[in-house]
Amino acid sequence: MNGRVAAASGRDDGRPSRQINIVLRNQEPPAAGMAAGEPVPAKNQGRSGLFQELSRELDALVGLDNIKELVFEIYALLQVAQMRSEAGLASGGQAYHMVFKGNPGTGKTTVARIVAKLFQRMGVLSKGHLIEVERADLVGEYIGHTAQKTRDLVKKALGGILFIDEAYSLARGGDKDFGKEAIDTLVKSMEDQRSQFVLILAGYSEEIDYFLMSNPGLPSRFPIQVEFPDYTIDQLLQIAELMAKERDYILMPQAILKLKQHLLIEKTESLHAFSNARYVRNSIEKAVRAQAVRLLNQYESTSPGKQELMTLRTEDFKL
Ligand SMILES: Nc1ncnc2c1ncn2[C@@H]1O[C@H](COP(=O)(O)OP(=O)(O)OP(=O)(O)O)[C@@H](O)[C@H]1O
Repeated sequence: MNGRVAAASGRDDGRPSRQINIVLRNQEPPAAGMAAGEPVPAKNQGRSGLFQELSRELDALVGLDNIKELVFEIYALLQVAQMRSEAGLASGGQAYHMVFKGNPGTGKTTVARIVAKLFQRMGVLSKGHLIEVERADLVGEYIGHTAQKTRDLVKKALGGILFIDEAYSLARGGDKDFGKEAIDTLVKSMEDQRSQFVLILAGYSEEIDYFLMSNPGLPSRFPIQVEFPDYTIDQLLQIAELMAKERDYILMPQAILKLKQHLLIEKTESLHAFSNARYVRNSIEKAVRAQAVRLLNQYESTSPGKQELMTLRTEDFKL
């Protein structure tokens, strides 16, 4: 990232419009009275460390350029807020509740975890943990039960992020459904426990849009809305290689080709239900199991060599 930060949504259409340069403070020319080469104050080293850690975590994710820009925009905002506060200027007061729209397996939870850590390290959230819930965790079975369940989960999320997957399902049954009670309780908590937790609503793009449209009080409470696009086949293959590498495996070229052909079919045929990077993860884990069985059968009395232990072959992908 080299100290450069892109503004995520300077345009109304949400597309990146400009690049802003965030020069890390320890890269600045020496301040008056400070000689070149003089050690950087510890506080600034901390900032630089966080920036590098954040860059590393985001760079490890394939694609997601708009999301990476957004995370750095938040980072920049928090840095400047801190500097403004140190300069005695008004800072803070910004709401960070977010909507993550996208199909399954597009990285929403992964990014939410990174954001939680960023907020914790920048002092916005005290703990930086992530509580991931869905409708069944929030909605109860009788009047009053839902409000209690929802309040309990908000309590658990205090100091961190409450991440609601398939959030639109809360509006599934209309006004008579207990989901409505959960939404009302969440809205109240967002006011009562303002700045003590961040709420992220996640789910399929169209359903989330419909959900927000049918609850007019909601959209303005979520100033940050991001799209997680489906991965291209090339990105899915990059993710596959990355996942294999993380586990100390190598994919043979023919195995990559087989996976590619399979992903092409899966992606076009399963449409809505195709679970992107999660599908790839499951395929790799399945191949790892198949390889283990193959190796045990193949090497009855000896042990396979290191290279063989690492290699996933075409026949391991029983797709
Ligand atoms: N861009 C990426 N690069 C590498 N790995 C990724 C990427 N996106 C997702 N993954 C991996 O894919 C898996 C699923 O991702 P994640 O759980 O974040 O998706 P999700 O959008 O939250 O899915 P769901 O909506 O179904 O909960 C995780 O193992 C994650 O690490």
